[in-house]
Amino acid sequence: ELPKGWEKRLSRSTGQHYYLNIYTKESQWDVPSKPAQPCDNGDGPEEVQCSHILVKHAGSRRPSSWREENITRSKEEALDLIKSYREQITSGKATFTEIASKYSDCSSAKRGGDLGPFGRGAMQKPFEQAAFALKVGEMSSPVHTDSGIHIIERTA
Ligand SMILES: N=C(N)NCCC[C@H](NC(=O)[C@@H]1CCC/C1=C/[C@H](COP(=O)(O)O)NC=O)C(N)=O
Repeated sequence: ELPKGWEKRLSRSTGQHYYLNIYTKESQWDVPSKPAQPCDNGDGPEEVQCSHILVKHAGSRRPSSWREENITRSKEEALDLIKSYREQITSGKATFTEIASKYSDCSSAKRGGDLGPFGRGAMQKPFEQAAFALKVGEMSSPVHTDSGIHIIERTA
């Protein structure tokens, strides 16, 4: 019994059996072990553009920023802060750009948190995973990286 999406075919030239992915029309000699993916190029966008709000803490890889020479807040305090920023944005009290410009511990604060477009491999993994899972216009929950705690908004 073949995994879903594959068909067994006979090669006339070699008399060997091969396997056809009925979605992508790709063929292979070895017996498929997992179901064929309907659209193999459907693994998400090549690049995304995001803005972020970063709140650093004493455990950050670089506990310093344009806002604060020496950042000493605890991780818990940073999480409370980032949650309050997220709440201000979702309740409409402030915009993402306003909060990022005023409070983000990343130099991108000067650009309203905009990091520009980036592909996979540019950012720390937890940030990348969260960013690539967002739809355009969507805002993430708090994301932890070695830099600190982030809220990410995908803008393109
Ligand atoms: N390609 C673009 N636009 N710039 C290069 C980004 C390099 C990348 N940076 C990050 O992953 C952190 C987390 C997400 C954003 C980010 C920004 C950091 C956070 O501040 P820091 O911990 O460095 O003091 N500031 C700048 O790099 C990395 N691989 O270290």
